[in-house]
Amino acid sequence: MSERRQTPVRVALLGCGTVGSEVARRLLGDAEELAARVGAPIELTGIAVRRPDKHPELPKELLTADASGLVESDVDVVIELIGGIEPVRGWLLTALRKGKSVVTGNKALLAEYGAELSAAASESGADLYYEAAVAGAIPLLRPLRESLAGDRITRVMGIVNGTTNFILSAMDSTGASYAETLDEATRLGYAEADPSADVDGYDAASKAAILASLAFHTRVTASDVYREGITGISASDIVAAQRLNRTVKLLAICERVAEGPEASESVSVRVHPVMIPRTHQLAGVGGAFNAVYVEAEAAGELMFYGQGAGGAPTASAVLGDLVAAARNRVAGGRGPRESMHAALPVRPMGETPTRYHISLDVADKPGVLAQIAQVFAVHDVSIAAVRQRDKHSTASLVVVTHLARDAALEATVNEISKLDVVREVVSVMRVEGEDS
Ligand SMILES: NC(=O)c1ccc[n+]([C@@H]2O[C@H](COP(=O)([O-])OP(=O)(O)OC[C@H]3O[C@@H](n4cnc5c(N)ncnc54)[C@H](O)[C@@H]3O)[C@@H](O)[C@H]2O)c1
Ligand SMILES: N[C@@H](CCO)C(=O)O
Ligand code: NA
Repeated sequence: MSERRQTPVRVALLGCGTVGSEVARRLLGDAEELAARVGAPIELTGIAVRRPDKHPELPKELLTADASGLVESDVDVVIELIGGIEPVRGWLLTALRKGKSVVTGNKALLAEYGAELSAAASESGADLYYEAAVAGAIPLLRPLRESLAGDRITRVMGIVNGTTNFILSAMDSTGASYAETLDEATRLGYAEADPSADVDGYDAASKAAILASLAFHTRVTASDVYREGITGISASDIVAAQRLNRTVKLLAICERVAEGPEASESVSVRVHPVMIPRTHQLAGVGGAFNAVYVEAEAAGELMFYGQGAGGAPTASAVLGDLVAAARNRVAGGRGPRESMHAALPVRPMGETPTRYHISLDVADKPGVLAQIAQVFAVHDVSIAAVRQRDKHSTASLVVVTHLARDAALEATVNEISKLDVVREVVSVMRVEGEDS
């Protein structure tokens, strides 16, 4: 029989919505098994909810509307699944300063106040775990923070928002509008309380900030991340991608960039829609699934794939963190600290090298291509491929560029859109991956 200490690890749960209710269910239902894994009983001492009378499924004596009081009570670990910045930030700082470990899935808070929370944890010796905050159930932050701590990560790129991936997958396969599928994503528990966080890219940008911070040992906050959401994606963008045997995904891209005369290193962290070849491994990631590529100098390419949203999958990550924090309590130690020593500068989006796909309807007459090519040349943007298809009196022209400064590409598109011979700019989007 394994040895088990009798003093329980006391746990408070804040929030009992999509994720919190799954965590409560598992804590109450699997208590024996969790205790065996931790080496001590896990005692859920209270659950803070907005309206205790609305939770007949939970033991009445555990419910409270006083989250602050629960944080101040005699607990070892606080699990926070409410979301948002205030008042949660204050509660978690209080908990950490008093030496209580914190487990949270709150990416919005971490992407803005990660440094403050981490410092509070370090000072008191408490743990701060947040695997659920990025890519739900997928173990990703622990691999970045621990398994790859001896390697040099060069790039992290992937699909980190289930709601938008669910919407884009449906737009691609059925031609549905994003409004139609957003309701379904909300019903399934993927969407944030305010779905603008998903469709405008804020959620993915918070996750990108967290990923870049851990990957590059550099504190990156949400405001450092260039962000575009999916509300501007039209049916013509989807069709333009399909014509090139590509599909549209909202990607978070975090990479080291060394360019310029001194080749000094910086990091580029961004979230925006991207056209990728349908043969690309990320193209096959559908629904609320997430997938993240990590490229490291010695390890090479790694891919992490799985359920990135939803109550039960996210609860898996939360409980994994709880077991880690509780084991540390039992052993009298603490988990690994974050290392943010590299402090690399964050490169502005305009200076980041990207590639564009531009689809235009142009007049079908001599000299048009030359005029358009001239605008690219003026902005020092090199063209990788041009495809033309005739339609009655106009021609459909598709241009894919080589890598260029994003600002130069944007200026090129602005100038081209003003040419008399350009009837319509049908679609403009960044591209990743090589066509096979
Ligand atoms: N749903 C997911 O798939 C998912 C995945 C990963 C991370 N997360 C993160 O987990 C957190 C919770 O997400 P969710 O989807 O469960 O949200 P949710 O909106 O379903 O649940 C939040 C709950 O907190 C409650 N609450 C609000 N203020 C409170 C207060 N003062 N005291 C007590 N309870 C209060 C709300 O009533 C609600 O029930 C968020 O930070 C979210 O970003 C969610
Ligand atoms: N709203 C988020 C939840 C998971 O973090 C998503 O759709 O991915
Ligand atoms: Na995760």
